[in-house]
Amino acid sequence: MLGVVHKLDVAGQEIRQHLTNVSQRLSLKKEFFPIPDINVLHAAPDSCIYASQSRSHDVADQQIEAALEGYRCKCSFQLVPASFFTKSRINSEKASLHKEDITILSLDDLVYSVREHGDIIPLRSGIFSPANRRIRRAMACVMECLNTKRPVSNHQNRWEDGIDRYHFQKLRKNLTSVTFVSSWGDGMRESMITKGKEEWSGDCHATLHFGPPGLLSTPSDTNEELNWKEEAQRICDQSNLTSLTGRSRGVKFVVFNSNSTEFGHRERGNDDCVVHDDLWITMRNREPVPEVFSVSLVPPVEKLSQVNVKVQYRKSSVAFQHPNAGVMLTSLQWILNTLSQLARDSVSCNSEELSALEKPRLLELYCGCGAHTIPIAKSSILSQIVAVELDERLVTACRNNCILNDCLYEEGKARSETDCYVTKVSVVKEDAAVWAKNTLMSNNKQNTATAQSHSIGEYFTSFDILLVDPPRDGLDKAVCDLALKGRFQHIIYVSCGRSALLRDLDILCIGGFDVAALAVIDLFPGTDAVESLVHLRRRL
Ligand SMILES: C[S@@+](CC[C@H](N)C(=O)[O-])C[C@H]1O[C@@H](n2cnc3c(N)ncnc32)[C@H](O)[C@@H]1O
Repeated sequence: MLGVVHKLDVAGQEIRQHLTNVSQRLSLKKEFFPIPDINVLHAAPDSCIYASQSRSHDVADQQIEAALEGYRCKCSFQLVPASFFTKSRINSEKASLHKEDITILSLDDLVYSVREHGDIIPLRSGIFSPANRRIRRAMACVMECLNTKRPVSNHQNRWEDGIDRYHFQKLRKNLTSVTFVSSWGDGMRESMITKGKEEWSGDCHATLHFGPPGLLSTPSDTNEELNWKEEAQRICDQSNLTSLTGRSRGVKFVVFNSNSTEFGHRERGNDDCVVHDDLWITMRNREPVPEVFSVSLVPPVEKLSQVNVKVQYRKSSVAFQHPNAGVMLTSLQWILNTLSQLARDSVSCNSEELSALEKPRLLELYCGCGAHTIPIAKSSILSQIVAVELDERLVTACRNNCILNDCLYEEGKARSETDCYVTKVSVVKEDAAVWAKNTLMSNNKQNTATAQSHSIGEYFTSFDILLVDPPRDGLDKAVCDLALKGRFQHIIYVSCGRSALLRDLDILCIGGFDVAALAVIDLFPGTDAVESLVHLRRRL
């Protein structure tokens, strides 16, 4: 396991070394290519993520809360009977139950387990420390429910033998694994605070997966369905889950917490459960271009010298969301400040106050649910954003988030006075590579008037800045082509895949961009995953 500082140093040096090699190749062509220092950034602290402090008197809860190193907003576990781990074929210590667990578990009790190099590893005391606080709490409650048994009347403190003794028998049948997805923060939405239920705030959706023969032993057995739902409802409520879904091949049931409602927890446009988050951007100097101080999931203290802008997210629980809230906040702050600096530079170049429409225009590829898009729009740094995403569920979420935050571009709709504080966003469902090819083709033909789709045309081709946050495999070649041949003066590249980033930097730097700034963050502590942030500027 690598130490954080060492790991980030190694990652940064690897990128710098790579750029040095590229620079040497370019120097043969007498092109000047300075290499920037590496900025090692840290994930935002818990105070930016959790609004509530621990008020629990429960020792187990306090222990869970004390281990605040957790960060993951999505975790999946196999649910394996304890008896599996007592079999003689288990030879490694890691793949055995911890001795404290052996003393308290019955053979049929379920154990959270993870797969590691082909082995099934039980979680000690059922705790997965990388999970965030919301998920760790839910995990403990769900497991307590699943393993609760009925006492036998004639042996007060002993359990009956056999599967039948468990409270949640219907739900345990064929159960193989579970996935938890939570909000980035603990939410603390106002309605919940007024009800005095801190522990309910922040969404946590759980999905139980069932192996063959599935969730219902007889398909469309309404009685069995009712029994299942009744048990699921009790677990959902007792575990403070927002929703509990059961899934097996071709069958899906969802129950919502009795204290919340389905309303607001289903995505408009599809059937997915929704994860809510609120985020605040703190800025100063709103005119002509704001400077960003911080981003936080906790409401900031109001100060006269600052402007606080609130962003609301509704994210699909089954599609991509950044898995580490602290890293997401730090990256977002870096992106906002970099964009703000670029916009301010362009103001000083023009030495006049910029009107909204003269601010830089941004093309964002791989926008997801709008995690970056919406804060950029709401901080009014730019004049226009076009955001492209392939996954239908995320396109829907991004559009809905634009509507929720009043920043969706609507063709033919005149800008209102308040619009000068919000950049309008067009959300397009398209493969980034196809988008890039079409745009280049349309440019080559120089015939934008004959453009056949919304994705082509002069309106979409004259962007100043390109923001990309691709999957680990990096950019498609067509996207690199567009980056080089388009009119972009700047590229902001957010990367979670280092080797693909190095490959793409090769192409972009050789093709005419310098690296102006470089930052790295520990993406998943305890692994070698790093999030890299790169600002490329077109060489003069
Ligand atoms: C690393 S995620 C970043 C998402 C977003 N920026 C965020 O922070 O939530 C990469 C995104 O690219 C999308 N994606 C993957 N392949 C794509 C493609 N060929 N064209 C467009 N989007 C794609 C994925 O669906 C995912 O939302």
